[in-house]
Amino acid sequence: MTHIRLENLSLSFPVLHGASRSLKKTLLVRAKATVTKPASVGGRMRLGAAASDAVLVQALSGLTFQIEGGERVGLIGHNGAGKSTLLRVLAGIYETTDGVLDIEGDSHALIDPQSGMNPELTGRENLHLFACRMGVAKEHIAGLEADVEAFAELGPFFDLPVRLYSSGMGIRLGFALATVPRPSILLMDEWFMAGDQRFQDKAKNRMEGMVDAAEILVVTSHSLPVLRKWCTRILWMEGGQVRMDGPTQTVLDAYEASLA
Ligand SMILES: Nc1ncnc2c1ncn2[C@@H]1O[C@H](COP(=O)(O)OP(=O)(O)OP(=O)(O)O)[C@@H](O)[C@H]1O
Repeated sequence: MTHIRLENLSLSFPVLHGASRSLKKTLLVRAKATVTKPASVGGRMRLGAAASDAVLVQALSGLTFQIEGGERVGLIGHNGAGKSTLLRVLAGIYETTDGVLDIEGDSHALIDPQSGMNPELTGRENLHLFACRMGVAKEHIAGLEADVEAFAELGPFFDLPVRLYSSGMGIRLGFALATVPRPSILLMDEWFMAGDQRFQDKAKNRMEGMVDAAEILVVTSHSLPVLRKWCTRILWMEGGQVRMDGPTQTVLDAYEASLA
């Protein structure tokens, strides 16, 4: 049975900037309480064990929840609340050392529209690269090529190197390719809302086909209308933890009230 299960899952990033020593000093001269106090954004910082004195960004903290097949889950929260980090953990991009992550089903992440693309290759060549990576059978490649070329509507740019594309063109091609697979678990960042209005309308139709085919959807977005339309359940995140978890309407109403 397709599912996602997290138990007491945490993830922190050590601050490894070149100026970390001076940042550390700056933080250490302040009271410890100041470091751990919630900031005006959703992220949280803390000091590590006394022996190391490292400064850590606590991106996720003690997450425990389960998502079953059939659920459409939206992640919402302030900037830095941990939504994208959680999505990346679920996608296997970040490994966690604390807690349990149990995923049953094949997952596909729509996180970076340009991921896996070689900017030196043309759109068409990137498509062939993608087909090769996804193991698309030879007899299906021509159909895939026609589909992506028609959807992306890049005209002659389809045969130019991707590095010459505008950001919108890159999104069109990235979106067209990324929406080819039909995974049972679909993990999606809000970038799919980018692009001009006409493209967004087209993208919605294509995305709907992909979402309908998925057994589980996890999407992060700041757009309440998008979450209301697509999700059955919302996880409201704050400081790397779940502040509220429940039916879309209940959680989004509470979230909106908190913003008022
Ligand atoms: N690669 C990284 N290295 C260090 N810290 C990171 C990294 N990625 C995220 N963080 C930190 O982890 C916390 C959670 O960030 P994340 O990007 O998950 O938030 P978010 O809820 O997706 O925010 P937004 O709505 O702004 O996209 C933040 O405090 C951020 O500074």
